[in-house]
This record gives sequence, C-alpha cells and structure tokens, in this order.
Amino acid sequence: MTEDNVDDLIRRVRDGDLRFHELEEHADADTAATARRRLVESDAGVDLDAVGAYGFPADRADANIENMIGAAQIPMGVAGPVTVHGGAVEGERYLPMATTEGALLASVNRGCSVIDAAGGATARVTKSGMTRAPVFRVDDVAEAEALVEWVRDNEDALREAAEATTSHGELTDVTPYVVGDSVFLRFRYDTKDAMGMNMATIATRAAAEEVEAATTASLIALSGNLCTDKKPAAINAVEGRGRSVTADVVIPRDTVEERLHTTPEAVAEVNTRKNLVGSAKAGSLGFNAHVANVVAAMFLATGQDAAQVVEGSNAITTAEVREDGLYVSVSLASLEVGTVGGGTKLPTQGEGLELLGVAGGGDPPGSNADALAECVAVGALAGELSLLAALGSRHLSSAHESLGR
Ligand SMILES: CC(C)(COP(=O)([O-])OP(=O)([O-])OC[C@H]1O[C@@H](n2cnc3c(N)ncnc32)[C@H](O)[C@@H]1OP(=O)([O-])[O-])[C@@H](O)C(=O)NCCC(=O)NCCSC(=O)C[C@@](C)(O)CC(=O)[O-]
Ligand SMILES: NC(=O)C1=CN([C@@H]2O[C@H](COP(=O)(O)OP(=O)(O)OC[C@H]3O[C@@H](n4cnc5c(N)ncnc54)[C@H](OP(=O)(O)O)[C@@H]3O)[C@@H](O)[C@H]2O)C=CC1
Repeated sequence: MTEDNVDDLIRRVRDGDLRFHELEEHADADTAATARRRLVESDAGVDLDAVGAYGFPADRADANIENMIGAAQIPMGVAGPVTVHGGAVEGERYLPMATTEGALLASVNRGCSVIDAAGGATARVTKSGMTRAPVFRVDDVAEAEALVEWVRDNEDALREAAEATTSHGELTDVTPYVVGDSVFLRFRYDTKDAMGMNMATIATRAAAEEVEAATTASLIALSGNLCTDKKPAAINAVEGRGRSVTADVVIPRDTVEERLHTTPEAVAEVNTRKNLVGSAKAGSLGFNAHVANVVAAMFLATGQDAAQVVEGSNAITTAEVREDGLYVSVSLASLEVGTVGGGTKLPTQGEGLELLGVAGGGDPPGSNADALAECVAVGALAGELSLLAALGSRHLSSAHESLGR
C-alpha cells in the first residue's frame, strides 16, 4: 500500500473516498493526524498548531486514542522529595504531578516537606483486586438461586475459562448479587502490575460464556455497573477496587506550629467538622478535602486512566492530637493503578513512572503497582495535611490569590 501524503488524504476525505477515522489505514500515524488536524482547522476555522506540536511518534498512541489530531500538553511539576516507608517502596521519591491548578503543587510540596521533616510517611496496600460485574437475566428468583449455587459449585471452571485469556491475571473470587430476575456476578482479579480493566473485561467475557453455556441465564451486559467502574459507588468504598491503600504520619507539634502556621488541635478540628461532619451532611462518598487533586495530577503524570479519579478520590482522612504531635492518615478505598498497559507506555507517562522507580512489571509481579499506589497515597496525605493546615491558619484564599491567578 502506497503511503498517501497529507494533501492526498485531505482530498480523498473531501471526495468521500475515505472516512475521517480511517486515515491511519492509508498513511503513517503522524501523516494521518496532520491531515485530520488540517481538516478540523479548515472546518472549524481555527488554528491548532499547539495541539499539533506534540513530541512523540503518533504511533506510540495507537492503543490509546482514535481520531488523533495531536496531543494536549498539561504543565507538570514535582512535589517532594518525600520519604515513603511502604510495603513495596522504601526511600525518597519525587512525586510527578500534572495540573493546571495553581497552588496545588506548592501545597502538596509543603505537605511533603513537613512529612519529610517528621521522618517520612508509612504506606501500605491493604487489599487488591480489579472487578468486573456482568448482569444476567433469569426467569425468577428461584432460577437466580439455582444460578448462584451453580457459580459456587463451578468457580474452578469459571477460573479456567477466565485465566485462559491472560498469562498474568488470576481470578480471586466471584461474588453473586440477586435483584429480582437480575443476577450480578462480581468477578475480582489479581491483575498484578496492570490496572487490569481490559484484562478483567476480556477474562470475564470468557467466564460469562461458560455461565450461558451451562445455565439458563442470559448475559445482558458484560458490565452491570456493580463493578463499579468510573462512577461513585458505595461498593467500591466498602469492598475496594484496584488497590485499597493507606498512608499515615505523626507530625511533631513544633513542626505543625512553625511550618504549617497552626496547631494540631486546629487541624484535628478542621478535619472533624469539614471532612467528617461536613461530608456526612453532604452525603459524600469520600470524607476528605482534595484527594482527587493529587490522584488526578499523579494519574495524568503517570498514564493512569484519568476517569478513575472518581473511585480514586473515594478516601477518608483522619486527624487526631497525640502526645507526640498530630497523627494524620488518608485511606483510599479504590485506587486503580497500573505500571504496565494502558497509558503507561506513552513517553512522558513512562518517564513519570521511571521517576518513581515503578515503571513496567515488578518483581514479584504486582509490586510496582503496589509501590505506585503507596506513592499516590503519600501524595494525597501531603495534600490533605497542607490544605487542612491552610484552612486552619486561614491561608487558603491568599494562597490561590498569589499562586493561582
Ligand atoms: C501556598 C502555601 C503552600 C504557602 O504556604 P506557606 O507556609 O506560607 O509557604 P512558605 O513560603 O512558608 O513555604 C513552606 C513550604 O511550602 C512549599 N512551598 C511554598 N511555596 C511554594 C511554591 N511556590 N512552590 C513550591 N513549593 C512551595 C515549600 O515546600 C515550602 O517549604 P520548603 O520546601 O521551602 O522548606 C500554603 O498556603 C498552602 O498550601 N495553601 C493551601 C493551598 C491548597 O492546598 N490548594 C489546593 C486545594 S484547593 C482545591 O482545589 C480544593 C478545595 C479547597 O476546593 C477542596 C475543599 O473544598 O476543601
Ligand atoms: N475494557 C474496559 O471495559 C475498560 C478499559 N479501560 C482501559 O483499560 C486499560 C488498562 O487495561 P489493562 O488490562 O491494565 O491494560 P492493557 O489492556 O494494556 O493490558 C495489560 C497487559 O499487559 C500484560 N502484562 C505484562 N506484564 C504484566 C504484569 N507485570 N502485570 C500484569 N500484566 C502484565 C498483560 O497481558 P496478558 O493479560 O496477555 O498476560 C496485561 O493484560 C486502560 O487503557 C484503560 O483506559 C478502562 C476502563 C474500562
């Protein structure tokens, strides 16, 4: 196949000879993206030169995007270095963060600085498993009960079917939920260093075919929304999804007073009245100040699925005055991270992972994704500490006036 050039591609689209989304079948990825961008510029009457000034070969993104016209560039900074005493990571790390929110890096950086002055933060992944929950239709609840019993008696057959689709993933368990003539089967997988959504979805499709072949159930949707992917859901807050990870630290009183310009008592009261009482009254699923800020920024910097900030921000912050200072913890119930697959293969995202020392597959498998989760949790802890202190010292608005405008 001869390679069309940009003008040929544009002409052929205009003539109705080529479909707008098929240009990569007739030219290299960069030529296709350029032709598509020129078509958009012409149709919309805009100039997209900055979008077109991307710094990587377009074919590196062939598994990450369709209808490519270029790349969005987001400012990227680092917070830290901060010392992480994790189960899968030990030592000082710069935390890569991509954001457009002024004052955010300064705030997380201040939190890291204070945490480091206290000797570093402890972090642990307490639970792990990526879930996919298809929904099946049955005739009635009696048939639902029969299906639940079949699943319990045949989990090994489901495991064999699911694991035949992957050389890394392992089916951990299958939990049924019955609602009238709907049966949801929540499959949970150990996806090692992959975030695992493609892996789990492909594996569950194979398992669902086993269910349909052996029972009277009909698969209605491979995702029945009880997984629960990219939507706020209590099941993720309680059961977890991806990694459940906690980070904590004790900051000495004098450090709180000298570096955070407030007191342990004030921070603890802000946390109680804001993150616990305020969130409860609001009916929030997360009981925290801005964990989403850190999750989003580190997700963008390291090639995670940005839409899964919804679950990643599902976190509880605690703060209490202790004899030796201020104890603060952040527990993220459903942080979905991977160090292989998805966007982790793209150039700047891969460099973000390299900066954390977690790029690629870990030894043992899964340990790099655990380490990434621990680093994100410490970043969230730093952000909570700094923002709660700023609220306690009444510096929030001035910080954004000076840094965010
Ligand atoms: C802005 C600060 C940090 C000033 O805080 P400060 O204590 O006045 O700053 P400082 O000049 O004394 O420096 C202290 C440390 O802050 C860091 N720092 C200080 N300045 C910078 C800078 N330019 N760049 C990088 N780092 C900076 C740096 O680490 C420095 O220590 P050092 O490392 O030098 O020993 C503080 O006032 C602060 O953190 N404010 C809170 C701002 C914040 O957290 N914003 C993000 C959340 S806003 C939002 O989106 C969520 C919200 C609020 O809507 C959610 C909700 O409803 O709660
Ligand atoms: N399909 C869906 O419904 C959804 C998909 N997504 C997208 O899914 C992507 C993430 O899916 P994910 O499955 O993580 O990524 P990929 O689809 O990129 O697959 C990652 C693959 O890497 C291989 N692999 C190599 N080394 C390892 C290792 N150490 N640990 C684990 N796997 C390894 C595995 O292949 P093998 O399995 O062959 O062994 C694994 O399946 C993101 O792009 C996300 O946006 C997000 C939400 C929903």
